[in-house]
Amino acid sequence: MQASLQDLTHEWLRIDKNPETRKEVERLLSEGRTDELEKRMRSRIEFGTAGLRGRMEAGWSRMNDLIVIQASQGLCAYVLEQVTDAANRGIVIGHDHRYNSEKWAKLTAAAFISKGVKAYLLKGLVHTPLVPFGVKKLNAACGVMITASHNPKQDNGYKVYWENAVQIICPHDTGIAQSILANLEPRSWDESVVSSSSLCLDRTEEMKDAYFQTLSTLCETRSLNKQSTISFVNTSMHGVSHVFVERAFKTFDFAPFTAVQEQATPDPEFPTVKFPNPEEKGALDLAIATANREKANYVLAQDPDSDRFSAAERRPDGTWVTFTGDQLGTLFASAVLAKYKASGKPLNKLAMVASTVSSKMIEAMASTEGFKFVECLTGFKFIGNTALTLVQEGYEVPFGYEEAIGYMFGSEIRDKDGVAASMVFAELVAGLHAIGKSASSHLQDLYKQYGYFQTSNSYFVCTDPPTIDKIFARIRDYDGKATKTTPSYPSTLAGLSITSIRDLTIGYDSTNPPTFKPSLPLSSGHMIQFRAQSSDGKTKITLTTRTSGTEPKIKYYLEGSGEDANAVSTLLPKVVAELAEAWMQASKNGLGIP
Ligand SMILES: O=P([O-])(O)O[C@H]1O[C@H](COP(=O)(O)O)[C@@H](O)[C@H](O)[C@H]1O
Ligand SMILES: [Mg+2]
Repeated sequence: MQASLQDLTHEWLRIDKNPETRKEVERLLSEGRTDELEKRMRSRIEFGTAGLRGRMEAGWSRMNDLIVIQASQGLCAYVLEQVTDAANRGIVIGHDHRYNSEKWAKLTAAAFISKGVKAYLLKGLVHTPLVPFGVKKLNAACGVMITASHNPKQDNGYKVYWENAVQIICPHDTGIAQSILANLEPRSWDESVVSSSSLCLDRTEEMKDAYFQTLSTLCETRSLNKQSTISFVNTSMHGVSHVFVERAFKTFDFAPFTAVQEQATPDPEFPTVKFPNPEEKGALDLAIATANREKANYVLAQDPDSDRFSAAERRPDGTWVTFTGDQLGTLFASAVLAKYKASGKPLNKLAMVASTVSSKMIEAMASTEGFKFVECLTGFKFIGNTALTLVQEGYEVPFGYEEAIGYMFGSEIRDKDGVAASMVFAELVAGLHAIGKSASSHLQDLYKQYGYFQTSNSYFVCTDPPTIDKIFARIRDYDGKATKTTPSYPSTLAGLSITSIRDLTIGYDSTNPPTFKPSLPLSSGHMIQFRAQSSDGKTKITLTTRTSGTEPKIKYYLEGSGEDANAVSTLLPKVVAELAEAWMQASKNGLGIP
């Protein structure tokens, strides 16, 4: 039976000890704001693409002290039950600069300490990759990073790493969720225990030194870097990366970059950007203005917790091109491939991983060159775990990426790393310029070699889950002829015929009769991929649309390929227009368009 809103709210007030969140709930109650209470109290926040993530406010579906304490208690109990020698191996905890981040890192540590588990609490602000790095280095039982990455300033989050130093996936996410429900009564609200308990250990400086030591193994052309006259501007988007990238530049023997001063200091208000996400339109404006002033060649950017990376290049005419996540992925893949080839190792032992919503160019590269390419569901948790599986099968996996500007290098961190990506990119362009090329011109060469691929990814904002469900239900029954067992999707798109459909929500793949079962696992939200082609078969597109697991968005990922780059470029906007108006009915459904 469903609990009443009154019960859900009373239970909150029974156990919440934070005066501010209590006050919020009391106010909503006294003002009779039932709708708002329903939104906040009805469902419990769940593990999404990247752990728990949501708005910082009172409620079971939000991020607050109580949710962090309960999540930590559940995680702790689960880890003690599942992981050998967990109490002694301990947990690694890090946090970014957002409001509440430090407090929640301490509350997480307190929950583990109260059960006799060691807590390696990283001191000060750290970038997300340092947590998985620490879990591996210290052979910890698990890790937690308190961050909401690039989300708006009102949000925060809780990312969980398993003993394999990769973000949790099934069955551990559901196991932890159950364990949370079995450990709801808060044990400790006192975060000061982190300064008094002998179970709370500080190995921060040692971990940072070891991290930079590992990073330096990615450095290939130290003497060339030293002489390079290429100049960089770097922005940390008000996040934590500035000091890490500064040290990384020294590690790679590059001359210092010019920082975007207004964005270099960690600031939870993110005052100069609408969204602190280097992917968003306009996010690099200030960096490009700085680069124009400095006459710099490239702009480098990390997202606030510094696991994502973006870059822009100054064209000879002074205008700027910002690379897409897929273009950077292609550039990195080619650099990693070149290094691997130079090592003389057999190409059939090389593997790379990308999410299924990323460009298929890396797949084309793999089939031309003879290395293995594997795709997986969206989210670095899947990329990291897929890489580990491939390693067990005997492959080397020196690179993995996703279009959402996430890149993983080497074998020590099975997660994306914006600092490592910045350095591999800087070294790549230093090398290219030394032979009279640039990142853009190199990309053109790669298109000639492997085929032309162009992406056009974006999203629709929708804060009403029932509307999202309605939109996807309509796409699954586009002509009203669907039956209980057979969906009926659109058959054309922008004049192209749809050739295959893979729906990872209901588990349908048109290319796999007679079971029509997809080879990838089901996705937790909505996710449908369409492939379509022109009547002459010369231009092809792949369009995936899915619900975000971190933000209230319906995302889409569109890629066109073919010999005629112009035909591809003119086709993509038409597809986007039909997707928006006919499929999503964006105006009718009140969807926000960036
Ligand atoms: O936000 P980050 O940088 O931690 O990144 C996280 O969220 C991204 C967006 O996920 P979604 O499309 O479900 O919103 C994922 O691509 C990424 O793998 C995940 O680690
Ligand atoms: Mg991030």
